[in-house]
Amino acid sequence: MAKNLKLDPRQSECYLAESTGLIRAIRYPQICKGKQAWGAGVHTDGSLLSIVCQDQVGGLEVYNHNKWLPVKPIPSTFIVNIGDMIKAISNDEYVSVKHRVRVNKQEDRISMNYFVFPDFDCIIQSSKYKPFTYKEFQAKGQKDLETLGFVVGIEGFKLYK
Ligand SMILES: O=C(O)CCC(=O)C(=O)O
Ligand SMILES: [Fe+2]
Repeated sequence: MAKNLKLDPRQSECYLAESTGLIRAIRYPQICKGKQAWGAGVHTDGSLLSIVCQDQVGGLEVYNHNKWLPVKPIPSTFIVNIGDMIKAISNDEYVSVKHRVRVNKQEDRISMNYFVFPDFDCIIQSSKYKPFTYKEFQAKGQKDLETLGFVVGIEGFKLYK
């Protein structure tokens, strides 16, 4: 990906930090029949990339060509989702994937998620977005949540709308 985007080694090192990575294990408890709930509502990840390892239960759905597609669990297989940071770095060439998680009615679901971020102080340069650091992006998301009740995300940094 870095090669495709013609990033120089210094840029890729700062964009693809190892020190800021985060692993999150999530358990989605089953819900009773007749009840409707989402394990995770529609969102894109603020990461560079997110690597998902899901169990056999399933429930993850991605939005593609105006349709929600279930991501079928395949044993020993990871799912790599493109995050908002790659979208910005690639000047929208790569698009962060909208996804959500449906809750299962028969059993709990467990997923392990590894989020890759840029260095928090690394300046993201893009022709489509104003320069920002991941630290600023994260702070803006937090502020959006407190003031608006939802996260605007990368579109809030867009240069021309
Ligand atoms: O549990 C999953 O499959 C995905 C979780 C997710 O989208 C997230 O934590 O951002
Ligand atoms: Fe996600």
